[in-house]
Amino acid sequence: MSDHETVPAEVEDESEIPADHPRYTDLVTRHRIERGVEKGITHLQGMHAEGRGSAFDYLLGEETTPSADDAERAAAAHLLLADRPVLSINGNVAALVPAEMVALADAVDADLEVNLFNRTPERIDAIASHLRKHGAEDVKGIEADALIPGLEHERAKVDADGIYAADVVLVPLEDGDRAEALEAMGKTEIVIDLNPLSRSPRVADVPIVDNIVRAVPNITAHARELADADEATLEAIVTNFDAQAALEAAEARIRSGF
Ligand SMILES: Nc1ncnc2c1ncn2[C@@H]1O[C@H](COP(=O)(O)OP(=O)(O)OP(=O)(O)O)[C@@H](O)[C@H]1O
Ligand SMILES: CC(C)(COP(=O)(O)O)[C@@H](O)C(=O)O
Ligand code: BAL
Repeated sequence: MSDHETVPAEVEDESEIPADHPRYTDLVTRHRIERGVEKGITHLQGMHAEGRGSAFDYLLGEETTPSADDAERAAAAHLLLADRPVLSINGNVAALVPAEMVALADAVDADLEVNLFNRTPERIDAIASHLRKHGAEDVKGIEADALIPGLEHERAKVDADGIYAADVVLVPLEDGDRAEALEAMGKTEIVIDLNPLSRSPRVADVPIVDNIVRAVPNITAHARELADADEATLEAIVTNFDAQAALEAAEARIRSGF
């Protein structure tokens, strides 16, 4: 297994989750969030956020829809075209997909930056070391020597040579005001959020309405497939992607779930 492949279940102590359970993904997700809280990586509020997401995933049918896969492909194209791509990591993301985020950063030559709403030095350190355990070399977000304009809370704190200078930012599972502030800075924003009504996906250039445990490996798979594509091919994928249509398709899917 290369450094950056997904850590096998037994390493993440998930072997006791029945792999044939009809809601296996949801059980793994809950388990990782609980362990994240135990390790001081995930904030307790992360459990509420996970619960909100889980409800939407149920309605989506707990699978990657065709429109979400199109968004994941567009995200891969944006990240491959970027000069300074950065993947933002909060406590939920660190608990759910640490190895997968490292693999994606590898595949698109992006930086990883820890960025927290409930910021403490202890959680920043715990998340950085958790990412290194899963293969990360350089982890940004510790310096926090720049501020995103227009935000009055801790999530404004970013690295000057990280998110602040990025042209493309992957922002999973986040609050809409930070997503709005990054958009106001003119950055290309990719948001992963199971709730298409959340503010974050509605301001994103690429809204991915999917569970992050599926979305991140899917973006990586698309990036690896597009690794040798020429710029014109990548630009065509980006241009042909319709963010509004992606949101409408997700809302229609959720309505059909009732
Ligand atoms: N495993 C997951 N995969 C994808 N999205 C998730 C997952 N778990 C939670 N979410 C979503 O992440 C978001 C995190 O909540 P957060 O409070 O940061 O913003 P919000 O509730 O979307 O509100 P707003 O973005 O409008 O401020 C929720 O919308 C939730 O549906
Ligand atoms: C809990 C979280 C999803 C993440 O919080 P943090 O890890 O502190 O960035 C937060 O954005 C929220 O919805 O309340
Ligand atoms: N994520 C912190 C509060 C919110 O915007 O939902």
